[in-house]
Amino acid sequence: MEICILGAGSIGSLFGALLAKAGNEVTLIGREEHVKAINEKGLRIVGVEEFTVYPKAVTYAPENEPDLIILATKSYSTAHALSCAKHCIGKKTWILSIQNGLGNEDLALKYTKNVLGGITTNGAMLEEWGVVRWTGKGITKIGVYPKGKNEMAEKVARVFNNAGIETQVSENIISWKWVKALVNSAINPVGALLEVKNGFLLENEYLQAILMEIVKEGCRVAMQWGIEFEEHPLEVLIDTLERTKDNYNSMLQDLKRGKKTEVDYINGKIVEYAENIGLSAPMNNLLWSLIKAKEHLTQSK
Ligand SMILES: NC(=O)C1=CN([C@@H]2O[C@H](COP(=O)(O)OP(=O)(O)OC[C@H]3O[C@@H](n4cnc5c(N)ncnc54)[C@H](OP(=O)(O)O)[C@@H]3O)[C@@H](O)[C@H]2O)C=CC1
Ligand SMILES: CC(C)(CO)C(=O)C(=O)O
Repeated sequence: MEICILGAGSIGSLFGALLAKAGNEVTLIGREEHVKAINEKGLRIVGVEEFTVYPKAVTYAPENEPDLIILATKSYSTAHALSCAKHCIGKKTWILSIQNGLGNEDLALKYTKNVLGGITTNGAMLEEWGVVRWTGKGITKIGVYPKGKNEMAEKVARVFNNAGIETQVSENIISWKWVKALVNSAINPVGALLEVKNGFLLENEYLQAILMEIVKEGCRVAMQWGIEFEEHPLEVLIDTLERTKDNYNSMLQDLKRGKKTEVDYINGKIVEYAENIGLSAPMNNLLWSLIKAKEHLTQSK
């Protein structure tokens, strides 16, 4: 399959490397230093598996129209990345988001009706330019966005599974996007504000209770939007905390590096969805404001 990774950072490079190793024609679209390192020495994966591949790497979307574009930027970069790549979204091209947060697939729908949604529990970290650490093996779920099934979703899942990316097809991918966002809406801002590992949020009775209330608030909004969960978000919350107890969450890591966070696309989107139907989401609103303030603090240092 001809595949472009739009936003080849941590997770995008991992997917790109595994897909290239399995014989797919992969083009990574990323930043200059990473692209330069890949073109000089190849893309090295370390951690769960260790190997080097030599995919095409560029800083701008090429002219040809691939079968699949995997969106792997942070959510705040999606709109700009898509507008830069619009010339390569052809009639046969499908766009798949593997990002966290809500709204990325809706941005892709502005360019084509061929959109797949996705979530992944794989973990990846850019260790140095050209080198990505696969920090934890996880599961990927994909499906026609917002709902439904078709041959392309099945085909992409086959290609992913053949590449060692364990993938399941869901006919209700929008509900999984919400589940991941609800779990992130609790763990990420609370962990980032307190600067603690995920495990601490599980062990501390006060914090675990707060996290559950945050998830419940988001659930009420999702249900008003007709989202039907296949697994209860509270069960996914506890399971995620247990599985990732040694992690510092990505929002905390972004703040530590003085970077922008994805809070607008997690807590911010939940507030937006609530307000659009005359509800309020005060806990999400408070967390959103606190993280925006913390972003301001860390970026002005
Ligand atoms: N890393 C992980 O383990 C997981 C991440 N996710 C989700 O996946 C998404 C990506 O995360 P992650 O890989 O960690 O993020 P990264 O910041 O590591 O990777 C994104 C990369 O895309 C680059 N980029 C942004 N815009 C463009 C553009 N127009 N053209 C080319 N490159 C561009 C960024 O550069 P720059 O920084 O300069 O903008 C960055 O290098 C997020 O939504 C995250 O929440 C989901 C599951 C696991
Ligand atoms: C699952 C979790 C909370 C793991 O830390 C995550 O997705 C993140 O850090 O963004």
